Amino acid sequence: MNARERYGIPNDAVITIAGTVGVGKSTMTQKLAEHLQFRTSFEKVEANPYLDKFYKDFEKWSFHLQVYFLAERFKEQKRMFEYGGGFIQDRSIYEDTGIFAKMHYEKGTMSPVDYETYTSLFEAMVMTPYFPHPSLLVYLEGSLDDIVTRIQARGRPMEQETPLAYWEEMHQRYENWIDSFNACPVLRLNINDYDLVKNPDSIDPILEKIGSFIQQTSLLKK
Ligand SMILES: Nc1ncnc2c1ncn2[C@@H]1O[C@H](COP(=O)(O)OP(=O)(O)O)[C@@H](O)[C@H]1O
Ligand SMILES: Nc1ncnc2c1ncn2[C@H]1C[C@H](O)[C@@H](COP(=O)(O)O)O1
Repeated sequence: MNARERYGIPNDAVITIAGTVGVGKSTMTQKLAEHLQFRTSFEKVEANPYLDKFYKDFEKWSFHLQVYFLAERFKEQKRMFEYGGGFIQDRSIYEDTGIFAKMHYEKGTMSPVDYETYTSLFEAMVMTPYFPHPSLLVYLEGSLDDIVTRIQARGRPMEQETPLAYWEEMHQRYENWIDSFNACPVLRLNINDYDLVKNPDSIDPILEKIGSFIQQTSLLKK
């Protein structure tokens, strides 16, 4: 019996992993996909033509970067749909607007007109009955200190050079955002409750939780 059968996870599930920068989404995406033999959809950080410039000058590049991310995630959404699901996705499309674009607009590093253009594009593309929402959003949470330690250890210079206040603001926004998120079912995991790096077996209880959560939410839909 494979892991999908063992934990009752449907072959066409799309599980998206959400959480602030550095919390462990990519690591979780990789491990879940390996165990479930699902395809992955990763953010391609190195190939992003705006990210480095954005960290150097938020005001100048915020809009370009958001449009780029939206296009990339939408293409990925299409790819997942064309395969008929069976994916683990590293970061949801909802975080782009609910966290990043909103934060830059409210902090004054994205102009009102750019924000309005971006939001109307996002709504036209995503907030429609034709857009398939994920089966489940797994939300990773942890303390700001632990997350900043991971960002520093990972060592992307653009992130290491970014002031702590940026990560603090984002951390707070994520907590507020997830409390009111309702586009799909949410399973919250605290990063202190597992360690996929030192203890690979800590994935088993997570798979079990995902399976029973998906089953419960699909029963509720019936
Ligand atoms: N459970 C864990 N314990 C310790 N370090 C971890 C764990 N999961 C991820 N990391 C490390 O934290 C850093 C950020 O993880 P990553 O998966 O890239 O986060 P994200 O995709 O959310 O930005 C990486 O250096 C990764 O190796
Ligand atoms: N929508 C976004 N706006 C600004 N920056 C973003 C957005 N989505 C991702 N990012 C940044 C944050 C990190 O520096 C990299 C990769 O994210 P990670 O959480 O490490 O996977 O892209």
